[in-house]
Amino acid sequence: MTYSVLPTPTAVPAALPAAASLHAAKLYKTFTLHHQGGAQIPVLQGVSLTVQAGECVALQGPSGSGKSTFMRSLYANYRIDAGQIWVKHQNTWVDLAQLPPHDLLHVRQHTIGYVSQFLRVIPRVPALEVAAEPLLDLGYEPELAYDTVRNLFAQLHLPERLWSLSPTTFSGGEKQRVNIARAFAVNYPILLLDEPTSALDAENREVVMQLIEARKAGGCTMVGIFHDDEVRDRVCDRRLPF
Ligand SMILES: Nc1ncnc2c1ncn2[C@@H]1O[C@H](COP(=O)(O)OP(=O)(O)OP(=O)(O)O)[C@@H](O)[C@H]1O
Repeated sequence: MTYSVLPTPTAVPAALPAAASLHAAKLYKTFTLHHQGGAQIPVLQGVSLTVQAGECVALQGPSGSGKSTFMRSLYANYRIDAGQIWVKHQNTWVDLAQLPPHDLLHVRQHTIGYVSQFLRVIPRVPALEVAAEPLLDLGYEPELAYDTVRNLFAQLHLPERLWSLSPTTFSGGEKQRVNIARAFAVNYPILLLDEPTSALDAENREVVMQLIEARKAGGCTMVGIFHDDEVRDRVCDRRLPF
């Protein structure tokens, strides 16, 4: 692709491990509460992280310490005040903090997946469509896209009678499984996981751990927030303290 803003050669991170695919450099983020007297909440103060292909890093720290803010910043959902978010996108390092919206969309479509805790439900759109959308957007043949999603739904024990229904009325765990299928349907080189098993029973938690392990074995780079100690201990290689 052609980038509207090319990273300047001097800005590309030097001396990163060859297998690195994500490098957050000194991220700063302060929230300003404009409707509450302009109160300032400094959350990220120079947080850095380098993650290599096949590695999973857990963000760990007490409630309110900034884990979600960091994750959302990595996905460029939040605009950071300072720092760089380097991502290896189709063999080129790009800084998400600098990318124009159109290029950011391209990176999200091809390179970074995000499993949020909550599914953004669109009324009247069936679960199968919701989960197949990222593959269809990438130009996959519909039958291949739907088959991939059906396989994931079956693996995640999502009852077949729900596949053609809108997830609006689904339970928390059912919605979470649609979300997981949506993210795991695409073979993203980088996956961000925000409490991917929070609403799941033991059987489906096991399935998700296996999906994560398989992706890691395939070289996927992962960063996650896991409140479940068992999941974190099993799938994560190291922790970034908050
Ligand atoms: N959009 C926002 N506007 C203002 N303040 C925010 C916003 N998002 C988060 N904060 C504040 O930033 C701080 C960090 O929040 P964050 O959600 O990143 O923490 P966390 O470590 O993920 O917490 P938890 O484990 O409870 O989910 C909190 O004090 C929170 O009130």
